[in-house]
Amino acid sequence: MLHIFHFPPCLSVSSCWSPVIHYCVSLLLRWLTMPSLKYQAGDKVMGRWPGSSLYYEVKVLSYDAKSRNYTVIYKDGTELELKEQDIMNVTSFQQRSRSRSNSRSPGRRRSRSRSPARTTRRSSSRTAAAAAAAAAGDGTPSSRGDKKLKQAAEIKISPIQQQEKEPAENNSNNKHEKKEENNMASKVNEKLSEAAKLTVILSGFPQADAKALLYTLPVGKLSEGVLLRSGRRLTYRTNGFFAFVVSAAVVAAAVYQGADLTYIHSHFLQLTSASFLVSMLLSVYLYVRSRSAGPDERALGGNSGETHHKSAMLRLRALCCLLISTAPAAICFDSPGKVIYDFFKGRELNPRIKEFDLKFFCEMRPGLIGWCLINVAMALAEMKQQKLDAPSCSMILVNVFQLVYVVDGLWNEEAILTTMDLMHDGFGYMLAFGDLVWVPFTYTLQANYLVSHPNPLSLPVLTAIIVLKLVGFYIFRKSNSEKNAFRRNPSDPRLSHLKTIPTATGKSLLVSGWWGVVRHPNYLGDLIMALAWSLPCGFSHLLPWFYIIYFFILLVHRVSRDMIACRRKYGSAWDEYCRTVRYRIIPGVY
Ligand SMILES: NC(=O)C1=CN([C@@H]2O[C@H](COP(=O)(O)OP(=O)(O)OC[C@H]3O[C@@H](n4cnc5c(N)ncnc54)[C@H](OP(=O)(O)O)[C@@H]3O)[C@@H](O)[C@H]2O)C=CC1
Ligand SMILES: CC(C)CCC[C@@H](C)[C@H]1CC=C2C3=C(CC[C@@]21C)[C@@]1(C)CC[C@H](O)C(C)(C)[C@@H]1CC3
Repeated sequence: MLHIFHFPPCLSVSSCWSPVIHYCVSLLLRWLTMPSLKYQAGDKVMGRWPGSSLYYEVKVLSYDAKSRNYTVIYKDGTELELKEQDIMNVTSFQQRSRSRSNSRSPGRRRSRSRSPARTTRRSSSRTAAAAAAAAAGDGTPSSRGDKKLKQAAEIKISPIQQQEKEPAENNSNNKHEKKEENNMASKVNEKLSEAAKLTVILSGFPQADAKALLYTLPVGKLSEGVLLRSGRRLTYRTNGFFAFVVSAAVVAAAVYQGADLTYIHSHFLQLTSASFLVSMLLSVYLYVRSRSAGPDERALGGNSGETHHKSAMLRLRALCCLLISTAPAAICFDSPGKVIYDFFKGRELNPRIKEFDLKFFCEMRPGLIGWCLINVAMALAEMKQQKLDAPSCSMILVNVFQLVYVVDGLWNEEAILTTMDLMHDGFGYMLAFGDLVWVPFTYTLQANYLVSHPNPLSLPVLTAIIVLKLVGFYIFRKSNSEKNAFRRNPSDPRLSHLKTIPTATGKSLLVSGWWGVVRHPNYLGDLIMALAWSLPCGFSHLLPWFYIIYFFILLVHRVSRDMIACRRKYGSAWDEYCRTVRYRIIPGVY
């Protein structure tokens, strides 16, 4: 790098000084570009427990510049990786706790005694102990001792309410043990949601109903999302099916009035470009507003390089001030982050305009409903182009299969609240583009293809394709519902026969049932369905097979992303799950 520094003749120096100057400049450059570590190995700090708002005393072990994570260790040896934003030094933590409790009204103070922060220290060793207990298992969930289960349950109970009664004694019966765990987990959940509600009340967030568009009409259930890092839960108006029915009625009325839907087929590229523009504008808006989002509102990904860049920039700013000694230099630099990466990935986890949740809305409504609308338009275009009185069998299959998929998604809209996109991903260009452009305009490629490429099907082939679709749909729906029901209520009596692995976070992992067959049974079902969507188009062109190829790549990538996230979240309990359930998507193969 040093060769870029050429000294002008007026500053030329004798050759004996040159190495010294080069050395000094290289030191200076290194100082400017090295990431500044806020915490050093050996520091005692307060670390936020992943997925919660609880802080525990931990010791910093190391810093990984690549992932920008600190590895920290609890008092009894449990290690976790934390982001800088999830770490606080002990003094500022105490000051913050003090100033919070001082600024509260007496009524609030009383409530606060139930809040997590009060007992973080006391419970830190318990958390670690529970993690260690989970780690020390022999690999068979059913053989786990009651003590371990108790410890796992205590993790969340103790910080919330110190006086919580000990769970009743378990007997060694496996079924009973499972139920006991479920009950405890349910207590944990109850306490967590109590704490979350409390946090919502304390922090003054309005719980008012949503108001705008169909999504915000007070029709349909109000569902609670998962517990956020900020300690609160958001509510969502899950009336997707209602929105679908109303939209379908509007389209039907428009067609009845003479609207020509085949316009969609003949202006496909123009419509795609228009949607692309909308997704771009939306992403710019999302990025701009995300700059002012607080740390708790940001996704854990999508904030790349902030620490690194900020510290380098701060040093540069300091250097400028030092050299030029002018005030403007002190304010002219700001942390750029990796703008493109953050713009792409999305920084804000749940961007909302009042109660209107942009990510939830975009993921479930325009793309999915638009997908069906375009498919219907393609069926009409096929009839027009092929001069048919009714759509072909292949077109009907593709339309019905995908309609079932969309309607199922909207009917079970609540289940999306426990998917990766809603729980962990920021809302940025990738999802905005995916929801508004990718889904409606590429997921309809099979129907689009059939408009000008008829593919007649024999009865046995038709039957086989329908059976395949039903099998895929059954696996997809059952496995998604099983996980969703378990995450919402671990003590659901319908799930009491399932084995689980307790984790240090208080949540358990299903290890039998669908989630004991492969680690992503829902992906397996989804892939089988994707196959059934492409088969009606035959094998003469790659275009109708585009979806399944892309989808397989997407899911393999999601598997690895989820592995990393779950490994970080659940530590050794996740390793144990992976040892017990060896295959990811396809049993015995992958
Ligand atoms: N058609 C399309 O284009 C797409 C469809 N999909 C579909 O969307 C659905 C959701 O997918 P996605 O969000 O990627 O993944 P999942 O719904 O599988 O969610 C993964 C999460 O489930 C939880 N989990 C994992 N293993 C277990 C277990 N053994 N027991 C309990 N919980 C577990 C973990 O979260 P935690 O423990 O924190 O709860 C994990 O992060 C799938 O059916 C998928 O096929 C997805 C992408 C694209
Ligand atoms: C642009 C990129 C190449 C990829 C973008 C990915 C997105 C298109 C998908 C990410 C997760 C999705 C889900 C569905 C649609 C596709 C996207 C947005 C989903 C809403 C489809 C209907 C299902 O029933 C579902 C389970 C609700 C799906 C959830 C995930």
